[in-house]
Formats: sequence, structure tokens, C-alpha cells
Amino acid sequence: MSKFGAMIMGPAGAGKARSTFCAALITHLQLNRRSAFYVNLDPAAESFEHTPDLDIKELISLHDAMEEVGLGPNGGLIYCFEFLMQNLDWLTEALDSLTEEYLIIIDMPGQIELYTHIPILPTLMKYLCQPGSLDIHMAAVYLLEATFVVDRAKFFAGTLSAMSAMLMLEVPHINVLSKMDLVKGQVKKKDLKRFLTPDVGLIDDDPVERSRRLREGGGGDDDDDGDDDDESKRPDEKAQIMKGASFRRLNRAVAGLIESFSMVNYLKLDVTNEDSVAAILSHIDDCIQYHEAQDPKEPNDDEDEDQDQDQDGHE
Ligand SMILES: Nc1nc2c(ncn2[C@@H]2O[C@H](COP(=O)(O)OP(=O)(O)OP(=O)(O)O)[C@@H](O)[C@H]2O)c(=O)[nH]1
Ligand SMILES: [Mg+2]
Repeated sequence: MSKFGAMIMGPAGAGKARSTFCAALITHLQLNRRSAFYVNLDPAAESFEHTPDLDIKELISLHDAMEEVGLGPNGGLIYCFEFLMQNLDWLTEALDSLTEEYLIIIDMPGQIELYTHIPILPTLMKYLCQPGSLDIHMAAVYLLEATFVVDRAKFFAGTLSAMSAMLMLEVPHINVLSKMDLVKGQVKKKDLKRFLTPDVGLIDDDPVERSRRLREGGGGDDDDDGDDDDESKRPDEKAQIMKGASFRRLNRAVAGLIESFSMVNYLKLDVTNEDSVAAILSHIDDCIQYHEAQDPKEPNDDEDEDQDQDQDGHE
């Protein structure tokens, strides 16, 4: 029997969990009479809009890890994941009996160490996907806050972390720009579109950078060599300008790398707009081939549904 799931990842506060993407996705699935199985793997998460069907805190909580092993919050989180890896039966027991109708939604914590520094996530993902074991068709969904677009260097740093997760996990991957409501009115629609398929041009014509360079006396052009012939500048001012130039070169190199891989595209998420949630679900369904595995519905099923809807007074 096939199983289907999505792992929801991304930096802290990206809007993965509580009031936000996981919650909106589950609500949307329920409204569309689909089954969700919600797994919380954040050992520090306390409150939820939808109660998880499986919660890592039943196995180990961050509080226990910190108290018993004497670790801080980040070390405690890594300890919780190492503990999970030694107790994977706990996951298997809960997930093994799920049918192909379910979408298993796995909410992850936001600590960046999990996605970059340690190999726990690839091992966990392999365990979930392994044929002959749980054999779940998994997608990775990586959320980045849309407010990152206001600072292009930050946006590319975030995009690099998304790409690193994508290369590390080796499963179908969807990148999402979350909290779109926060940039409405701040960034023009046309400009926002450019961030959905990021390229190095975004660094070259960054309006914030341009005005900063004008303030520094660099003329606002693209002269990025850090040479400053202005003898009137103090050494500390010159050093500052050199640092800025190196930073810009680094950002351009990172952006160029991302562009040359041309693997990172974003979908927009506005959780207050159901169409936006539906569009992301449809991408998840497509890349894990959810619909191909579903039993065709009996014609009567739909008639029954229509009658129910008429009785409820809906169209
Ligand atoms: N305006 C706005 N705020 C949002 C949105 N999504 C999340 N937030 C807020 O952002 C904060 C973080 O949301 P969470 O869902 O807890 O984020 P998370 O990614 O699970 O964060 P961690 O668990 O810390 O990794 C909360 O205060 C949310 O209310 C959104 O779409 N729009
Ligand atoms: Mg969370």
C-alpha cells in the first residue's frame, strides 16, 4: 500500500506550523474531504490549531532533554532528534497502518542547524521513504518568509539554505514564499514576480544597495571593485567601503551559483487565501503522484456529496 506525505521545513518563524501553513493545509484538506495525519516533530511546540495525531513530545520533549542532559535549547533539540533516530519504531508504529488516502504532514522545527550542520534529516527522510519499510512518497516543502525580499542579500542567504535542504534530502522539493500578506503594498507585484525565479540581476539592481552606495559616495554605479580613489576619506571609512564591496561580490557569487543551478523556484503562499493553499497542495500532490494512487470514486459517491451540499444550502 502506498503512503504519501510532506515534510514542512524552513527557518524559525517562517510560518510552518501553528496558525499557519500546516494549519491552513489541514483545514483545506478537511474542507475537501481528504484525510490528513499531522505529525509534530518540533519538541518545543506547545500549542496547535489542529491537535497533532502524533507528537514527538510523547517520546521526548525539549524540556526533558534540557533538564535531564543539561543542554541548552539548540543542543537539546539535536539531542531530541538523536533520540528519535534511536526510536524510529515509534514513527513506524504510528504511520505503518495509514492508507494511501492520507496525506501525512510532518512539521519540523526551525533551527537551521537541522538543515545544514548535521546529517539527521537525510537519514530520517531516507527512513520514511525506504521501499520495503515505510515507503512513503515524500515531498519536502521549504518555507521562506516573503519579508526576506526586502533585503536581497538576506533573500539569497535564505534561498541558499533552501537549496542546501533540497540537495541534501533528494526528494521532490517545493519552495514557498510565506506570509505574502506582509509584503503586499511594500513590493510591487511585478517586482515580486522576479523573486519567484531568482537570478543574479536581483543583486545588481538592488535599490537599497544603490542608494547606500550613493550615500557612500560611490556614485551608485556597478563599480564593485572596492577601489576608492577618494583621498579625502578616512582609513576607517575606506575599510568600511572595502568590506561593503566584498560583501556585494560574495552576494553576487552566491546569487550566480543559485541561478546557474536553476533549481530554486518559489510558490507564493497567502494563508488567508484558500486558492493559494490549494495551489501549493496541488503541487505537492503532483510531485508525490498522490492522485494516481487513489481508488476511482463510485459515481454514486459524488451524487451523495452533491445532495449533502444542496441540503446544507451550498451551491
Ligand atoms: N502576517 C502573517 N503572519 C504570519 C503568517 N504565518 C505565520 N505568521 C506569524 O509568524 C509567527 C511564526 O509562525 P509559526 O507558524 O509559529 O512559524 P514556524 O515556522 O512554525 O516557527 P518555528 O516553529 O519557530 O520554526 C507567528 O506569530 C505567526 O502568527 C502569515 O502568513 N502572515
Ligand atoms: Mg513551528
